Amino acid sequence: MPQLALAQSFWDGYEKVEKPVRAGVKKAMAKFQQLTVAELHADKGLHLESVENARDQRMRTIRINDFWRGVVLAPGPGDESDIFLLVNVLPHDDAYGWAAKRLYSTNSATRGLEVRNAVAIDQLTPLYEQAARSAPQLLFAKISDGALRELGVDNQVLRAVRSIVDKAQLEAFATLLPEDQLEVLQYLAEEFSPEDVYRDVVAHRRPADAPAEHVDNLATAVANTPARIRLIAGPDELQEALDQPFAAWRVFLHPSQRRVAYRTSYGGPVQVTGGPGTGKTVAALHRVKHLLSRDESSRVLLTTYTNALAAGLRDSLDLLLDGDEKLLRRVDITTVDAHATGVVRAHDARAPQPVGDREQRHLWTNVVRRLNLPFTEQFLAQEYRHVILGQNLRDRVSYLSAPRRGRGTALGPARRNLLWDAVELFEQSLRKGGEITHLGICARAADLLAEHGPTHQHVVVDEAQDLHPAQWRVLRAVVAPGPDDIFLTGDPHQRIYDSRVSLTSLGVATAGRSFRLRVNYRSTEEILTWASKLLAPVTVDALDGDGHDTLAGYRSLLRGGRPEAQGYSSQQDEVAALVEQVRSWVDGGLSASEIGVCARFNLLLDKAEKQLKSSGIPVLRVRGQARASEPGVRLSTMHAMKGLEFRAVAVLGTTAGALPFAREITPAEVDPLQHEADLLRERCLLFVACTRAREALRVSWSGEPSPFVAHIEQAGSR
Ligand SMILES: Nc1ncnc2c1ncn2[C@@H]1O[C@H](COP(=O)(O)OP(=O)(O)OP(=O)(O)O)[C@@H](O)[C@H]1O
Repeated sequence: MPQLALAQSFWDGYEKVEKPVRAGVKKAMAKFQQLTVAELHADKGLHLESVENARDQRMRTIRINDFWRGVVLAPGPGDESDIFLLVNVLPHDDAYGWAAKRLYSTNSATRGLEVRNAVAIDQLTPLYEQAARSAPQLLFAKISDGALRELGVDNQVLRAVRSIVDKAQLEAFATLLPEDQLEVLQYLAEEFSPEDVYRDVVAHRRPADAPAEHVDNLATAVANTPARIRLIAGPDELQEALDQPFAAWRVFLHPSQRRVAYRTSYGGPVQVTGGPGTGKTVAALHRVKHLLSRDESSRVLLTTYTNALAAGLRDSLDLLLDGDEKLLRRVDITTVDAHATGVVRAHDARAPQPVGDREQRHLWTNVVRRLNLPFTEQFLAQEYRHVILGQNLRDRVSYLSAPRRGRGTALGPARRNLLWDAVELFEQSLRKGGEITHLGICARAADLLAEHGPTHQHVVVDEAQDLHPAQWRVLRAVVAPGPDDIFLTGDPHQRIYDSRVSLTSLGVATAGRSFRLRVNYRSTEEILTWASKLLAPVTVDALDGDGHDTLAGYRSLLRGGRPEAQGYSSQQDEVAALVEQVRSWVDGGLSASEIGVCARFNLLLDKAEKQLKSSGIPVLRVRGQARASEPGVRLSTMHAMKGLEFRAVAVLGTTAGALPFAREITPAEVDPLQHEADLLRERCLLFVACTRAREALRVSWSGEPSPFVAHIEQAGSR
């Protein structure tokens, strides 16, 4: 029997077809596993036939039913491979048109199989060449033909490359060019050197044992392309692949994701960063799978920032591990705070109750009043969080000599003494009430873990950018330092809580084990470009606290409409326009649950909810992950949007008064550094909200727009 493989492009079509067509696909596919090659060719029902005028002589189509055909790539003449690759499912005429234009080839550098629209490239190139003659500069002028060939660029693509004047034109070519070659060009366009591109892109795809001269063999090329092609081992696997709701991320990892997730072992903590939607969570989940497979007795702690996100991770891991209870039992999935509380309670069932932010603020206000202090409650709370809990300072003497990194006002010994008096009174008040802060619980848990020893073999941390040093100390104490102890993923551009860390000083040194993901799988390039402009005016500290982070090379493979930014004269008009927008998204084929609406405050969400409901649109208020099966447009605060995604997102109320929200901003005269940090946090919050959108993004305000959006070109007023 021949081998069968399914290309990622096949799923794009398969996902969209109705059930009876799917049944037809399954039936046809099963034949590839039951019949010999000769029998396949002879089978009347399958009707395996070549495609007239095809650019690729290996193209075949098969009959699914009277209306639908599958497109299949077969080995060419002289190719001994015994494999068929299903690449698409399309209506009859489209299938022939699609197949005739496509050319599959083996990349000379990566040795992977890639596909191009050869006809469209041939048609476009002469037009672009003409325009290029009068262009002041060409995008790839500095890169020699030799360097491009080394990176796998072939003749047809090279000619096209020499006609490209700018990034916009490269993007216009994007859907036509062969995948690996396109990726190489995108990195070069971002000014990565050919050597870097070889190291970061080509070397990771090229098989270690690739012969110097490549022989065109379909089976080998397919085996070299795990990021885009799935080999099907037998009937059971075929059944499973076609029956499960298809989650591409389970199967097709980008080489950069696969590299970080499935490296056999790391010498110590590993850090994976990347912009929103680059598959960090996916990489973390695959790492958990890998770690579980390595040692049958190991336990993994998988943490994230909120309970809702933890619930989402649980569902995803269940899917990735095929519901294997034995494996799932070896993973604890929780937030750091919940885990710390569990550790403390396990030792002392009567441990104090955690208090929320509001109550803490209230306590600090009392402290200021009772001691008649020259500080605001905000200043004290920040000093306590960043300096005292941040460095785990337990007594006055340590505090008096502690560095105050990140704080923008000097405190002499007399003032520090006063401040410590305040801390003592604050902690005393908590104790009296049988209470403790969340970070206090973390500190206690870290002590207990240090005393009693590690509980897990591996810790995997998602959304690592928002963890406080006290939380890191818990994680550090959960595992013994050593190989594969900590694997963390995060994006410092999405830091929306006020945490500053130096990971190295907390015993989580990732130097030499830091990786970056750059391909966004969630949002269109248009959404990314718009959202990235929000952060353009600022620099962002690196995840480990050492230097800065950047979104260089961050890009999407998806294309779509431009985001809309729109101002209104009143909130009422803004909400009315939202209702219209939601209606038009629904009319355009989106289900209500695929739409997310968010705002900085619940008050505006209340208004939106009322208006949507009275227009007959179902609504669901979410505090995190809502089950896909629950109907209704999701309404959420910006903070609760973290980690979620929707096909369409409306961000409401981006006004000057809400973003930045004055109450959350420390006045510059109180602490200039904290002032800047607060502003950045608010900016990141808007960035997080906007990058939840997959296909459509709409940002609106009434009255004066937020300064964060005002400078972006589309901002206009009605
Ligand atoms: N290799 C892949 N193939 C297909 N889809 C993928 C792949 N990797 C990630 N995705 C999809 O891209 C989206 C974003 O992935 P994920 O949530 O892991 O990104 P993230 O980097 O953690 O995002 P954020 O930081 O914004 O929360 C998800 O819908 C995920 O299923």
